[in-house]
Amino acid sequence: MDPAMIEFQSVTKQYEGGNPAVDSLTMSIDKGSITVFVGPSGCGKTTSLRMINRMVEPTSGVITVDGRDVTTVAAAELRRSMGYVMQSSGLMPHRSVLDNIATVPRLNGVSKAEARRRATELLDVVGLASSLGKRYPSQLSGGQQQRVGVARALAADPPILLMDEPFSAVDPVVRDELQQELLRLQQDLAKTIVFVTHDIDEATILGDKVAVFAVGGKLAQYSTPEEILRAPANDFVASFVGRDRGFRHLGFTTSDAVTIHRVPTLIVRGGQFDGDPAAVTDWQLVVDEGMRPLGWARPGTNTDLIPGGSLFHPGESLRRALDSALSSPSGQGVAVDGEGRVLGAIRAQEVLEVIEAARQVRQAAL
Ligand SMILES: Nc1ncnc2c1ncn2[C@@H]1O[C@H](COP(=O)(O)OP(=O)(O)OP(=O)(O)O)[C@@H](O)[C@H]1O
Repeated sequence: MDPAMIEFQSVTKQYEGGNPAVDSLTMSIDKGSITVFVGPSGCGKTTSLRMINRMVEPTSGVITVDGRDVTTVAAAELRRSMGYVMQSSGLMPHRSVLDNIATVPRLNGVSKAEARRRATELLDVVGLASSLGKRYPSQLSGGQQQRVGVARALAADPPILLMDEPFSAVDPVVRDELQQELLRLQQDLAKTIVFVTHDIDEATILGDKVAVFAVGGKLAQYSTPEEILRAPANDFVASFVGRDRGFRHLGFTTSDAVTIHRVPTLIVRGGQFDGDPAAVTDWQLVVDEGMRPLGWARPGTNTDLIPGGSLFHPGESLRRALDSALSSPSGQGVAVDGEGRVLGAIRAQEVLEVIEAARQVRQAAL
């Protein structure tokens, strides 16, 4: 286990005239991990996050970062040493995207040219075209703005990233993309990330560990997402985790036992089908010349391309496998390799059989 990066020791925060927003919080956050604070509105998640970089000062208790009591570090210095991403990207409207990303390196004394060069690299890291660097924030979509927010937080290469509901203002599709992107980035960067959300689904997708807060600023459970879904510590956690928890648990079950079958394909070359789609008697996967999926052709019909469902990458969870199969018009999920080339198809019925087998193994173990 990695050593603790951030520790809360009996930390309480009481705003003037109110009940405790955070009540005797004791927890330690592992280095290089994603820890998610989740809970209903007003339960102290943001307050807890902001006490890490001293945007909020605790009423009592101690917070250490890398073994140092945060109160011994000047607040401005501490804030600059941690990336911070919030819900509204918080970008400065009158500065270009590149200059927004370069803000903290510039404050740290990095030359303008060097800071911009690094900012351009970071656009690529967060999946944005470098041509967007010259734009102003209002000329970007919500999802793009959040990506810029992440790039800006990464600009000074801080070991810690604090993220306060960074993806909650974007639509579900973009949100899913941003979550996957964050997980991909984290594989390379291995930052210590503290992430606030009120969405248990997001928490279980992203968190190595999840801290469930209850109203009154009390920590109700702190564990792996799998454990929280499988064994909620009390009624509050069980009701917060909700009725879909059996389904969410599939997100932690391996899909290795799901067979990938050969799938009939129709190749499109130069805008033309290679073969006669009307002559086929089974669903055909339409692919480009590089064997990347384009959609499905229904048996016995002409060339209408029916959009496919979500793609499945071997090694992903049963939840992803099931989604891929169920979201596909043919009932077959398309499995692709790292370059997006078709490996074959997985069948909904077989994924369900694997789910049932895994359920029986779990039941037998109880
Ligand atoms: N600056 C403040 N002054 C007074 N009370 C505050 C202040 N900030 C937060 N609170 C109160 O502290 C409690 C915890 O707020 P906090 O924002 O930390 O919760 P949260 O779990 O992040 O909520 P949300 O999901 O709605 O953002 C709430 O009751 C809130 O009203």
